[in-house]
Amino acid sequence: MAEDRLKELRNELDEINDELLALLSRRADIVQRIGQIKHARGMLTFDPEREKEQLDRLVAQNPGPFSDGAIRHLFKQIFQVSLGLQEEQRKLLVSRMRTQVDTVVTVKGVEIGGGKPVVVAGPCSVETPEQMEKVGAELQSQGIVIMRGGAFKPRTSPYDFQGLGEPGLRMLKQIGQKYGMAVVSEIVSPSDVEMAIQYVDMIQVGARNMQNFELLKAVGSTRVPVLLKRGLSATIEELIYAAEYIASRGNEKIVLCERGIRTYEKATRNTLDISAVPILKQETHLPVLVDVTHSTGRKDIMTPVAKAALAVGADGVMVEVHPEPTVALSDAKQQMNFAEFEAFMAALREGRMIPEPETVTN
Ligand SMILES: O=C(O)C(=O)C[C@]1(C(=O)O)C=C[C@@H](O)C=C1
Repeated sequence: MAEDRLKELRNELDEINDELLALLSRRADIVQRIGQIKHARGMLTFDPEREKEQLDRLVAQNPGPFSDGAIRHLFKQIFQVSLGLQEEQRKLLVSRMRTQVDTVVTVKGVEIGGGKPVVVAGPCSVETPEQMEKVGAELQSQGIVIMRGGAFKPRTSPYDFQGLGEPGLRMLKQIGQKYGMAVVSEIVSPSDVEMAIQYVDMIQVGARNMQNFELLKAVGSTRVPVLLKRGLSATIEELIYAAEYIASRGNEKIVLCERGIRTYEKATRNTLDISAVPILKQETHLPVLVDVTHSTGRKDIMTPVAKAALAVGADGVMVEVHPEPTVALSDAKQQMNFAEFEAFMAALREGRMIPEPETVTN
């Protein structure tokens, strides 16, 4: 007898569950419709006042036996998953859902993402006019059209070389102009952005600053191309949201850069997340570069790693080159010397991974 009663009650619960499920689905449908209106009006989805209003109303008519606290808890869970639904509906500006057309970012006449892979090369840091002169001539001889060079260096130790700052950017620009190359350099502070764009053709937001949201907003407010590096411990989703910060300020000239992430592996400086390249290409319409220097930290595997990056669809690779790496003020171990760089370029050209040299039009 008791067994039958238990069965009956359970059947009753099943029916109620079915009804609750149907009601929750109906509710979710309405939540999505509200979401669409909010997105169209540029409103925030989270509305704490509206949530409070609903909770107060529910608690006021709570017949028990659930406590008011339990009712609040249950409904807060419903609000939270409802918000999740609304967020899923949001089509990010950088999302592939927005367009099937690949974004091509033009940096002083050089296209990134247009189907011709680029090699962005240059020293870790801008050090002296002599060093930059040598680098400029070497890069030009190798057909490089975008040169990198750091003037603001976010270093692990405050006692390490911090970069030359504005004079370094000036030097970079002069050499870029002399050798017909576009130049890219990292900026670390929002207050330096205005100054920097007088010198650089592309601003780099470095790995350590990928979630420096004020910096992202500042570069997003310019119309200068941005090279956005993935943070050391950032997920792909976080990188995409960082790009969205820039795009949401009106600057969609964004190039993403996979530069390796922190894992337990010690054989390389970072672990190159090669799968991030096709995922980013699939999830966003932005071009993607791979920094083979920082991801590996090893010159002996840079060529195969660069080939792998290009093979999985990267729009180019970044490498560090220095006339005399052993005396470089930063990253002495991982920068290539000229002979190594020439061998690297020859290997990529032989494998038809990059096009034959072209010079930039000033
Ligand atoms: O009423 C709204 O504005 C909604 O978006 C719906 C809803 C809800 O699920 O009740 C969802 C998220 C908001 O934080 C507030 C309420």
